[in-house]
Amino acid sequence: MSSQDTVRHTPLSMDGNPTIDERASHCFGCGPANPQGLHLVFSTDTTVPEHPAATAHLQLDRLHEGPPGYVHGGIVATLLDEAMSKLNRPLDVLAVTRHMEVDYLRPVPLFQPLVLISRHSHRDGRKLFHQAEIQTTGGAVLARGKAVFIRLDKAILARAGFTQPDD
Ligand SMILES: CCCCCCCCCCCC(=O)SCCNC(=O)CCNC(=O)[C@H](O)C(C)(C)COP(=O)(O)OP(=O)(O)OC[C@H]1O[C@@H](n2cnc3c(N)ncnc32)[C@H](O)[C@@H]1OP(=O)(O)O
Repeated sequence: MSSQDTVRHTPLSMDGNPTIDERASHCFGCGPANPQGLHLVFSTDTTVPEHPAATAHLQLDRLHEGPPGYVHGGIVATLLDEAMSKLNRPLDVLAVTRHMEVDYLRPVPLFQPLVLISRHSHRDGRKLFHQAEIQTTGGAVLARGKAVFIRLDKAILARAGFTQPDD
């Protein structure tokens, strides 16, 4: 019988002072240790430091199917959310999604290479405004997302054993 794996998600897991990457190793979007995760790998572009961008190349299969032959809408949202979350590190901020909008423009195909791109738009205090797209390799936009991420305050982070990098 299997037991629930909660190791990375409890205060006790702070023993040994794991890094944030170690604690996020089971993230469904990018965690390398999640056997059922998407294992997305992003590269970030900070050429324009005030508008960092992130890009991942991916291809999905039957596990992620919604309509026959196409990616499930919830997975589409997950991809966009994950891509936008990757903008927080180059901005030196720990933040979570507060609000997200998704435009499902075209069905997103399974079994074909896709490009996931995000870019930081602007900041208003603790609110970070990000955008993301899922594109074909030819540049056709299949889905588009916009989100508000909230920079976490000290009290929330302290409970998880972290401080903001920019504090
Ligand atoms: C250890 C960590 C590692 C961090 C590691 C992060 C891993 C990321 C993983 C991928 C990303 C995710 O899926 S993250 C997981 C999904 N997200 C979550 O679970 C977050 C759940 N929500 C929360 O916990 C809470 O809402 C907080 C902490 C984010 C904020 O709570 P709060 O302080 O009470 O504030 P709240 O009233 O909710 O509103 C925040 C601000 O957003 C504004 N706001 C709300 N909707 C909108 C909107 N449509 N457009 C503009 N602004 C909006 C409000 O007006 C307000 O502005 P103003 O009054 O400030 O002006």
